[in-house]
Amino acid sequence: MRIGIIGAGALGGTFAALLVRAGHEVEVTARGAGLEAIRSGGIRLTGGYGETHARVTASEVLAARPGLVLVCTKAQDAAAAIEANAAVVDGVPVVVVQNGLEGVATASRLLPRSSCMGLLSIIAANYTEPGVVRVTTPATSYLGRGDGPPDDESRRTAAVLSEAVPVVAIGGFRGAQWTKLIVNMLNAVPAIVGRSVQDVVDHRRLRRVVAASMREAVRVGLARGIRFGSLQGLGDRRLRLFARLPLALGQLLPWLMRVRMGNVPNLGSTQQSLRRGQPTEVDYLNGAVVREASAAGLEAPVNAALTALVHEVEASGTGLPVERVLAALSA
Ligand SMILES: NC(=O)C1=CN([C@@H]2O[C@H](COP(=O)(O)OP(=O)(O)OC[C@H]3O[C@@H](n4cnc5c(N)ncnc54)[C@H](OP(=O)(O)O)[C@@H]3O)[C@@H](O)[C@H]2O)C=CC1
Ligand SMILES: CC(C)(CO)C(=O)C(=O)O
Repeated sequence: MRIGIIGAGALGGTFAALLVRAGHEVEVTARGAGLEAIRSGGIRLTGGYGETHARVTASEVLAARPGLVLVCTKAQDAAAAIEANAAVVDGVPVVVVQNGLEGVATASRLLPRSSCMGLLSIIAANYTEPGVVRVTTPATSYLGRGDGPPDDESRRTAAVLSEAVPVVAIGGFRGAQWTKLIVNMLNAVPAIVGRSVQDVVDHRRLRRVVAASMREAVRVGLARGIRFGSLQGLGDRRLRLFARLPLALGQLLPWLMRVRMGNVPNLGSTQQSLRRGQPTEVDYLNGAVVREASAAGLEAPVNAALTALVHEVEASGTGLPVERVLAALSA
């Protein structure tokens, strides 16, 4: 199949390379140094899915109408990237590969003739230099939309993508987006202190901060009436139990996620943006928890503080000392 990938960074590059390896015809969009590197040297993928070097057509906007589109930008770039490609893409089925809660709604609004789905990925991919991606944790991805059971198009699309990388179609996608939001509470602290996710979770006091942000996010989700979807064995029952546990026990949750991630250091997607001097997605992750809390008439002080600290690092370009984070969170 001809597949268009908008945003060939960490996950876009991973999907592009693996789809080419599976025999699909792939065109990607990129810009600046990334575009130059992919045009001249293709995409080099290393790590959890083996080594592969994919030659793909690359330009700033898709030139040919594909049979399927993956939108793989960060959340804050999605609207502009979709708009730039709308003339070619509107009417084509779209899969938005994105963290946060808004990806599918944004694509559906901007591409009224397309059938839009979302994909939640637990793959950890590090975009180490233009055109080069290293997968530090391979994992299943979950595809769907809305609240109901998986529809036929989601199943067909998951089957196509599974030729390259494991993807399952799931029901209750909106609840699963919330579960992924809880997993993404792993992103902020590593980004603030400039360490890997594994290092942060191994640090007793930082792990407590991560656990506190997760517990706060779960409580906000429950206040919003969310039924958490199941991802990698983490679902509604376990998260409800976690929301009631004291933090001393709740620290088990980030610890279990860290064990699943393995030992190859993963920076997380938020820190990767910072290292490239780019704005982060934090307003769509911890910031989303703060907005959802406010909609429920609550406050989310842990997530508000982490959002502010990530913005501080964005502005200064320098990570903060661990003590500063602990002081800001009174941890
Ligand atoms: N990386 C990971 O391990 C994981 C990421 N995710 C999620 O997947 C999504 C993608 O993340 P990730 O792959 O890390 O992001 P990256 O920042 O690595 O890649 C996004 C790419 O999109 C490009 N881009 C941005 N705007 C445009 C535009 N207008 N036109 C063309 N290209 C554009 C960027 O180019 P440029 O560099 O020039 O800005 C970049 O190459 C995010 O929502 C993230 O949270 C989910 C699970 C794991
Ligand atoms: C799963 C995880 C934490 C992988 O790094 C991720 O979603 C991200 O980095 O944004």
